Amino acid sequence: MPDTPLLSVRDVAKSFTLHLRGGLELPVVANVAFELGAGECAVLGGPSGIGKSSILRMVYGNYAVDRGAILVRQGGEAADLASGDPRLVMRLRFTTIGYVSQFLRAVPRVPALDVVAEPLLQRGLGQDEARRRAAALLHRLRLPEALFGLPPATFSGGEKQRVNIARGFVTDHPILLLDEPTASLDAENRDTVAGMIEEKLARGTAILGIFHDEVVRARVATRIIDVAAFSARRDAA
Ligand SMILES: Nc1ncnc2c1ncn2[C@@H]1O[C@H](COP(=O)(O)OP(=O)(O)OP(=O)(O)O)[C@@H](O)[C@H]1O
Repeated sequence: MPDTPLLSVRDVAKSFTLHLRGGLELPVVANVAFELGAGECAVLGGPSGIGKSSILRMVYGNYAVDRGAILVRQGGEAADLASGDPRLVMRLRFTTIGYVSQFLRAVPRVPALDVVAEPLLQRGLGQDEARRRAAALLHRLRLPEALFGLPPATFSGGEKQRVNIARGFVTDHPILLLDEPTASLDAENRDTVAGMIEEKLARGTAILGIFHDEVVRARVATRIIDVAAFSARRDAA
């Protein structure tokens, strides 16, 4: 276990309330506990529907937790993202936790280059330098230059995903969450993304991810977290 974890998930539980089914409670995970340190890539493993995406979404603050703590190291202090304070969640997303979702939520009419450059502009970088870095990443991911000036709405699934990856990788968040980033990519681009992940790890980024692609997983994972061990349904059965 790392000495000074960047992320510490403690005794987290989550169930969903199905309002359309008379408020039925659907337990998903309980007693979720793990730590993540600099330069580690922990991969959430286990069968479909076991709760991998739910854990990733709780760590990003998209899903509320029923119980437990999600401690995120910020400077010398640990902030509890599970406290439910939306301002804290927004601050941690700005400074500390990046996230690459499975699908790009493209803002209409914003060209691909600016979708990628935007997080750098928000952090005070000048427009020329932000666009230069965005273009370098898009070139590396083999997005045709003719697409840089177009909004990604009409792009193919793999093109959208490459814009999404570039946007998530262009900043230097200490913690990076990856939800199947290579799912819609061809072998060459999967290889490129695996290389980008390895570079982040070498620079000390802590990565928590879901990778169904076994080649990529075997290459980047430093540890597998078996989510079946946290299944609340097994306990309920
Ligand atoms: N917003 C939600 N409302 C109700 N149930 C949900 C919600 N999100 C997830 N679930 C349920 O929680 C369980 C875990 O789902 P989750 O997506 O976390 O699994 P997963 O391990 O990531 O699966 P997969 O590998 O198929 O993506 C599933 O039974 C799912 O139906």
